[in-house]
Amino acid sequence: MSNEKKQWDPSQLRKYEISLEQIPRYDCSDPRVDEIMDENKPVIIQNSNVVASAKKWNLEYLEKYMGNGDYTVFLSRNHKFKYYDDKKVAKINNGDMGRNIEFTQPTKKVDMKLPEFLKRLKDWKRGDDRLYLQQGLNNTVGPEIVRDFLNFDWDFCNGKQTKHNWGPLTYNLLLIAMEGNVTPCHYDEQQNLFAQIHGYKRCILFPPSQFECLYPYPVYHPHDRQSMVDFDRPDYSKFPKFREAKGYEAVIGPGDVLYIPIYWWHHIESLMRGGHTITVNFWYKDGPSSTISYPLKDYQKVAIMRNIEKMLQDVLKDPREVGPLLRTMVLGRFT
Ligand SMILES: CC1(C)c2ccccc2-c2ccc(C[C@@H](CC(=O)O)C(=O)C(=O)O)cc21
Ligand SMILES: [Zn+2]
Repeated sequence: MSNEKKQWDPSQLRKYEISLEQIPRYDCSDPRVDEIMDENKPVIIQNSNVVASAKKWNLEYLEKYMGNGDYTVFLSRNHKFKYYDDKKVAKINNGDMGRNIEFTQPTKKVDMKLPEFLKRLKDWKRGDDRLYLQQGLNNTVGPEIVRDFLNFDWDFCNGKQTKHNWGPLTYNLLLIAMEGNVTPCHYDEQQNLFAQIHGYKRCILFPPSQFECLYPYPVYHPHDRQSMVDFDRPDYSKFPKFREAKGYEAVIGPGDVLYIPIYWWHHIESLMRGGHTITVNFWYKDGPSSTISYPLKDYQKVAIMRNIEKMLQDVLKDPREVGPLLRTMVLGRFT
């Protein structure tokens, strides 16, 4: 860092036994940004105005203008906020797949007014549930917030969408996390412009080709798309290839936009002792792949594996039969 005040300290990062390289950072006007995005690789885009209109979003402003609607807040007994798919939980509970999977939800989803969320954030003490507000930006927020949202630099985002042949924007999530919150390693099936507004987040990313090192849950599981490896205490006997995982990391701050390419794994943590963080993400569907070119890309192989798992689950019904059939099919035959 140059002589400007260091905004964060390495002691605020959680310690993992993972080999990590730095994610490159370039100014938004630098042509290398689009070159890297064209390769479906992550890059930090600096000094853009994507969310400049939200620079004034401090907690007081949000409390004043976010209206008195209900917001979606996740509660967790520990620092990890593991995503789960409600629909798949329902399938398990109504016995769609036999009664042989029990699933304990790692977080609780509650509706909360913003003032209550902010009060619990301020009064939080060790032992309390941690909170993570995650709310789609839509018209339930107050008119000032809608105005700030409309004043995002949409030309920049639409420019990226067009240049990189993405599909439609599906979602903007407003995220307000407590310091120290962790979203464990997972991948999404969307392109993501991850715009940091307040506070610092450490992001660890892995390419889709590291599928073998990150051991995703089965597709039918509520934790579909999440890694089964607990980064805090990796079980190397169950997940031996995790030792070989090679990741990319960066700490992003206000004004930084991180491009998280579709199917790339990402673990995201709000720095410890860094105060709350505010992020808005922009999720885009992937574009229509014009022509299939060979050899296939690593993320296309992930999509193929997902389809095979879904098809097997549909025909076998009992998820306990999927593994044995796949082992029977490959072990000793495709050496
Ligand atoms: C953890 C949480 C609140 C959650 C709980 C239950 C269901 C869904 C989700 C969900 C989805 C997205 C994020 C934002 C981000 C991670 C981060 O910034 O923490 C990320 O992964 C992305 O932008 O793709 C965070 C969450
Ligand atoms: Zn994600």
